[in-house]
Amino acid sequence: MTVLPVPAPGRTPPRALTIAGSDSGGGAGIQADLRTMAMSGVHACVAVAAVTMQNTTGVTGVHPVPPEIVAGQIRTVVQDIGVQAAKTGMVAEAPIIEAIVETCIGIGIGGGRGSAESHDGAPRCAVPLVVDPVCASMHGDPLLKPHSLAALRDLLVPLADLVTPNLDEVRLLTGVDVTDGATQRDAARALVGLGARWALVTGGHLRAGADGPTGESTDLLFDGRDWFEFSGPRVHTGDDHGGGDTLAAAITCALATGAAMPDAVAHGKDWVTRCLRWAYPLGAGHGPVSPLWRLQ
Ligand SMILES: Nc1ncnc2c1ncn2[C@@H]1O[C@H](COP(=O)(O)OP(=O)(O)O)[C@@H](O)[C@H]1O
Ligand SMILES: Cc1ncc(COP(=O)(O)O)c(N)n1
Repeated sequence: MTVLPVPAPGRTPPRALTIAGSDSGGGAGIQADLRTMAMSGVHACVAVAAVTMQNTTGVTGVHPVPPEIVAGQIRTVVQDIGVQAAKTGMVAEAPIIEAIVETCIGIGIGGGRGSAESHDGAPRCAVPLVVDPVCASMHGDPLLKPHSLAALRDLLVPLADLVTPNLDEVRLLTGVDVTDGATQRDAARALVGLGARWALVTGGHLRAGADGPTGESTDLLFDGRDWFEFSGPRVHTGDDHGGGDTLAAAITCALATGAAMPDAVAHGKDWVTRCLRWAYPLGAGHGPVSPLWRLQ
């Protein structure tokens, strides 16, 4: 499933919703999600949770959107357009997280470990929710207010059908410092323990040498029972802005087409590896990963 099927002319494509922050530099956040969703043949709906003043060197300002406006965006598009999958990225602060969670529960998005079965044992048909628990930019600038981590961990992660933290986010959410394959497993167990249905612990930032001799970057997927590993060649680039968003967005697209979680993650891993190879320099800082390879 390297690429998803392109919808026939005039046919309505699968729809996905991104609930995230705007990156004025166009590298990460909603802009990265929209690029990947469009290049995947998926119609993207948007709930803007925050506006950032950001370029390739860092974030100089954050303006959270009022929680009722975030909730209103979600409700408005779901009621009319309907979505087959959703993701969250930067959600800025606890009141926004609370509004997102309340709204998603009300309209059947997500479900976490509670989504496998309904109370009578029948499979549930909630819209799958991918939670990318964004806490800071790659430059170290905060994107989540410090006292809001508990809301992210205790309210949003338990609603996630998949949570996709990088290693810094894993440390903040679980206290596990991932340095090798064993601690990557500890982290995945801890994330599932928080209530996420599936946890993907990305290995992109594992220290050199911890990847083994092949120089691969390996992500680990766990659902509390089965383990799946996804490896891709390590790409040597400093232009990796938006990598986490792009991975989560590509997985969301695959879920919107009805893929099972392990297949959706395999697709996302392959997609982001290609986007890393096509990353380009921009500005004075870190350029973005790029799905423009899809235009070849
Ligand atoms: N240099 C790299 N080469 C290959 N894959 C990478 C590299 N850096 C990150 N990745 C992969 O990209 C995806 C996103 O990485 P992650 O560290 O979660 O990004 P972010 O820090 O933007 O959240 C993961 O699948 C990870 O394994
Ligand atoms: C609005 C927004 N959302 C997410 C990120 C994380 O992306 P990165 O880790 O590449 O900085 C970001 N910088 N800005």
